[in-house]
Amino acid sequence: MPKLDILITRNIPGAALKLLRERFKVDIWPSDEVIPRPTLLSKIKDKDGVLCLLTDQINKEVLDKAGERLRVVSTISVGVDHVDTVECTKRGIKVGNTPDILTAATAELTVGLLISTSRRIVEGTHAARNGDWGAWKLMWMCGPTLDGATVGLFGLGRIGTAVVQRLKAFGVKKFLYNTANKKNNNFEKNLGVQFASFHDLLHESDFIISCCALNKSTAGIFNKNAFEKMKNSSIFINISRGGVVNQEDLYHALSHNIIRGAGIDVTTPEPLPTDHPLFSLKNCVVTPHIGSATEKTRMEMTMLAVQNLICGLDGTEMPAEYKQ
Ligand SMILES: O=CC(=O)O
Repeated sequence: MPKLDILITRNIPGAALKLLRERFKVDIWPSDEVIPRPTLLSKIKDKDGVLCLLTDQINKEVLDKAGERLRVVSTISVGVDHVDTVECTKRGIKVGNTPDILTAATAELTVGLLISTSRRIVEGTHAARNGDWGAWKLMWMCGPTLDGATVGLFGLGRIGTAVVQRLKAFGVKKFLYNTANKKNNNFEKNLGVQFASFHDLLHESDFIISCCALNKSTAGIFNKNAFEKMKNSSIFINISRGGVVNQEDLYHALSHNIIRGAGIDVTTPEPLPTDHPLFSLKNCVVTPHIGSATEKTRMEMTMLAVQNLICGLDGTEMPAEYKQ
């Protein structure tokens, strides 16, 4: 039987590529940079499957170009906001993603952002390097503490849950949560978190963490209105998608002491241009979308996406099929 045709939109580790080459006729964009859109649109034609990244918009245009043979879209990411999953379902195309295996790494980075923002680690490092580190001063470089604080989670899925589990060791007094699915009694019982309306979550939390999926109801939800409801002393963390935040409003809130600080791993666009105003702020820590960036996690994500593609094309159960 002739081998099925697949497209890989980026360089992937050798072991993963070998597995795919054994089974499929592989067309790969052999680069660590994003595949140019025209190249994606021409290479996808007549492919049976595609292994892609979160930087590739797999929308109707791509699906149309692919034609009727396309049966599996496997993304090396947990987020699927770059894939038109509704259109895929309509066309009988299976979508695979990489949940669970990146939960610990992303929760770890979230804790890192909470601490580096509240304890001003980046600002302090710059001050030390720049010669602004004078004699030990009582109130210099102080910040808020998680100990005794109220932490609010917007989105309480796998990653939010793992963040709560880790933060318990820091003496957090109260965890509030708000999710698109509203109140979930199991969370409350098993995790020790309390449901709060979005308003109350913003109003009562000392630390607010966005760990929701990006969709129609969350796009731009952290805007002027939301920041104005937060405490002036609050710290905002975003590890979900840049699209949940209105960045101009965030800049305004940070530069006018409406909130105290922010730690963001995701922005719009990515990369965030180096002359973006957010980079000029001492109270904003920006990391370059590295939530899942441990070697182990990225390797496991690749392997899971490879297995999703193989099983999807074999017609067997995908280890992680994304279901609407
Ligand atoms: O943001 C990272 C992912 O969706 O895996």
